[in-house]
Amino acid sequence: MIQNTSIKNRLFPVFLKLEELNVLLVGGGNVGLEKLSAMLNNSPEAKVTVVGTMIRPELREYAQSFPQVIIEERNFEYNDLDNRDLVILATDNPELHANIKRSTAERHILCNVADTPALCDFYLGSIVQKGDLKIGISTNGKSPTMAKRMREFLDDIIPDDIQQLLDNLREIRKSIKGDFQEKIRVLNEVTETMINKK
Ligand SMILES: C[C@@]1(CC(=O)O)C2=NC(=C\c3[nH]c(c(CCC(=O)O)c3CC(=O)O)Cc3[nH]c(c(CC(=O)O)c3CCC(=O)O)/C=C3\N/C(=C\2)[C@@H](CCC(=O)O)[C@]3(C)CC(=O)O)/[C@H]1CCC(=O)O
Ligand SMILES: NC(=O)c1ccc[n+]([C@@H]2O[C@H](COP(=O)([O-])OP(=O)(O)OC[C@H]3O[C@@H](n4cnc5c(N)ncnc54)[C@H](O)[C@@H]3O)[C@@H](O)[C@H]2O)c1
Repeated sequence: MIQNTSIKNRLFPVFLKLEELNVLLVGGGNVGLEKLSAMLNNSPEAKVTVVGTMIRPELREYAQSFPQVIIEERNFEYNDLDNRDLVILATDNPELHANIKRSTAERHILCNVADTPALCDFYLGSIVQKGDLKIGISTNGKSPTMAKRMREFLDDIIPDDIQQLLDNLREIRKSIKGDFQEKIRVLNEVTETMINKK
């Protein structure tokens, strides 16, 4: 059996197709805008409804480029949770967050409470994007600032023309004749020199 007792960061990373999901963001302030842009920078067609007693003009302006985003300037209501797949809470009311979290848990809706690890079912990560290549970074919640710095570091060292390489590999992959094992052998061979062996 695989020994995994030494695994420190036990979060399981996935890459979601947000445009296939129905997302609710509660809170239309600075943190709300941060979480909204985190989603839309990655998934510009994400179906997000923002509910906030007050919606900051900056958020409204930003959302204008994303016609599928719905903004409702009013108090949160529990039926806002109907038919949601994901919920992100970003208000300035911790008590409201705790209450909504209880409700999402009962309804099996995944919930992120911005900046409150104890209430989160999942964390947002720092994201490096170069064409089709996307790298998600987690510090296990230890230091979002370190995650941001890692993103900047990786963004710097990964060449901008990495997309060309991915496109070429895709072509090679399509052109290889033979069974699956043969495909793996050829693809490993052509990519071997990418890694500087120690
Ligand atoms: C990655 C990123 C994604 C995103 O949000 O898009 C993200 N936070 C980002 C930035 C950031 N957030 C904060 C600062 C101020 C400096 C600082 O406190 O360090 C900065 C830095 C900055 O803005 O420069 C404040 C903060 N954040 C959390 C706490 C509570 C705590 O730590 O206990 C507090 C203290 C609040 C307070 O003081 O009251 C918690 C979480 N923040 C997470 C994600 C999750 C863990 C990710 C991981 O594993 O690292 C987690 C657990 C839950 C979640 O929110 O999903 C994004 C970087 C995007 C980028 O630029 O690449
Ligand atoms: N701004 C930051 O970078 C930062 C950093 C660390 C911690 N925080 C904390 O995070 C929280 C949010 O910060 P912010 O700057 O986004 O605040 P903000 O005042 O800009 O936004 C809070 C939002 O929550 C909404 N809201 C409150 N009650 C609501 C309800 N019942 N229904 C619907 N919406 C409701 C408000 O209308 C507003 O849109 C604060 O508690 C703040 O102390 C913020």
